[in-house]
Amino acid sequence: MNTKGISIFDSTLRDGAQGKGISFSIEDRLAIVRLLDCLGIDLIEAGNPGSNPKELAFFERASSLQLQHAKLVSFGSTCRKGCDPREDRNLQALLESGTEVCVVFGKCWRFHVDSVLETTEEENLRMIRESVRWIKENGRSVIFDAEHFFDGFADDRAFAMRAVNAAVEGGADMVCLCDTNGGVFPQDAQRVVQYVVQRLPVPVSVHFHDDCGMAVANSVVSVLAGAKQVQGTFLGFGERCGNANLSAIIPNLQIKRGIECIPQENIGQLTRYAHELAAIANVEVPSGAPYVGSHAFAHKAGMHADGVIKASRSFEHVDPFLVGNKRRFPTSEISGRAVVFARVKQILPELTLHSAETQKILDEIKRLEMAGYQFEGADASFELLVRRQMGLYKPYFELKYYKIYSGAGVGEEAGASATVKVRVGDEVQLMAAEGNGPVNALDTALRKALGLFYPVLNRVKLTDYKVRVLDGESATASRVRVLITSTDGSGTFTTVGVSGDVVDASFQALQDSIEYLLLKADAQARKAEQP
Ligand SMILES: CC(=O)SCCNC(=O)CCNC(=O)[C@H](O)C(C)(C)COP(=O)(O)OP(=O)(O)OC[C@H]1O[C@@H](n2cnc3c(N)ncnc32)[C@H](O)[C@@H]1OP(=O)(O)O
Ligand SMILES: CC(=O)C(=O)O
Repeated sequence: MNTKGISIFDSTLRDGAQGKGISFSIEDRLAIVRLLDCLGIDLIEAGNPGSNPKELAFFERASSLQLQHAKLVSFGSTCRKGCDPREDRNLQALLESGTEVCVVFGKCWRFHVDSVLETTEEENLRMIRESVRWIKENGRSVIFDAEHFFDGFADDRAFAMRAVNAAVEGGADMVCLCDTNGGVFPQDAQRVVQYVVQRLPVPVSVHFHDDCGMAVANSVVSVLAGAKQVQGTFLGFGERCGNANLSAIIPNLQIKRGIECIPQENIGQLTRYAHELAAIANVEVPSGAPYVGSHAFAHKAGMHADGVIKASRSFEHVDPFLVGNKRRFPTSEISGRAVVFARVKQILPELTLHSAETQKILDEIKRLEMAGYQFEGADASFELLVRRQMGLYKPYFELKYYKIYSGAGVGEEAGASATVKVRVGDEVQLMAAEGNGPVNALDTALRKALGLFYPVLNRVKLTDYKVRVLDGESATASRVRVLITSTDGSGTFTTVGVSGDVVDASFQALQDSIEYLLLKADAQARKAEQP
């Protein structure tokens, strides 16, 4: 526990790795330990050494890490029924892991003792007491994870309390009350934690699963009820619906309640750490994640955006800057002038909120969104739209035509080919290319043709291609929206196209991506020429 009285215990590498689709290599695990240590997490449950040799090998590697703040923790069950702890392989592995702190978990619900362990209460109490004592005798600190404590308490309070008291008798330094099935509600969590805190002579920790979407709330009320430690996973990864999400719990406690969880200077880095951890796990931070998601401070509704622009507190519970996030104003058909203006003035600083041009741009956005376009994420198409509406845009090329040939083939000959004819100034260029599909062939032919005039295009790569059917009920007559994300190595940008023909929608998005890149390259060149 840290000196502030509340410690944060991260189980991303243990309970988080029990989440479906989550898998960490040894290098990933080491990177996560370093990251959580830098963030100022107190305890990192890094694995279950009794599970398999890979887990034990990880602890050996991790022992050479020079951690600034955190302690590593190993996790395992009590001894098996009828077994002497000194002979138990899981407990042996806990000791071999070499961690100063060990978590030992044991059963606290009579139903589990009867139906899963298939043993007596006396034997369960012995397993808990003797296992904890054995680990303590080997000089380690022990947190006893009271598995199914809340369900056990609701079912038979005295039984559940005898189980945690057995851990205390064995010498446990802390008892962690677990909502293993994730079904507890906040009022019950608060009441039960308060009851246990008043009766146990050791500090109480809590561990909630998110099966009812209550894990963050349960953790917060437990701390208010006297818990001295919260267990969770930094991005909420975990078995089934996940574990209590520390990236929400930490700012809730620290910013809203003044209870320090991590060093104050790191709270402003929370968003960056969340995204770095997600990148290691090869997932995206959910856009709607509280505090750290990219939509956490995105104001799409016109009236909200207007309010936030006038006074950010009007629609924000905290300043995004406090957690290192930022305010966003996605543009869409439900935008009003204020939000369009906030973006337009970055492109055309001379416009005003009430100018006729601002309204004209807004009307055009609404018309196009009605037709299926989506400018919310398509930043580059948005900028081109503004410039086109203002008559400030001269296209870099003119398409004469494109033709696609696709058909059956074998091996490398399968796929598609495309020809494009474009005009740049007075010159006309015809170009052909093959691709693994019609859009790929068209993209390649277009870039090859235009690359002769604009070599900067050789730096561009498509990084994402999304197709969405807009009116599914029309089956093959549906319109589609294509969103393309491209990069020129220095940044990414997204463009949009809509049509009844997927190749045509893709062409529109490709055309915008090329036009936008050329516009950007021209602006950079002009800037470089300035004295
Ligand atoms: C709530 C939690 O998240 S607890 C953590 C759960 N995590 C995991 O299970 C992941 C890692 N687990 C593993 O690698 C394996 O399950 C191992 C190596 C630990 C054990 O493997 P095995 O010995 O093959 O047993 P298995 O996985 O089938 O587990 C069932 C056994 O564990 C026993 N067991 C379950 N919980 C406990 C407990 N709290 N204390 C003691 N024994 C327990 C069961 O009674 C059963 O024993 P039995 O076969 O004598 O009836
Ligand atoms: C120990 C643990 O992970 C649980 O009970 O959920």
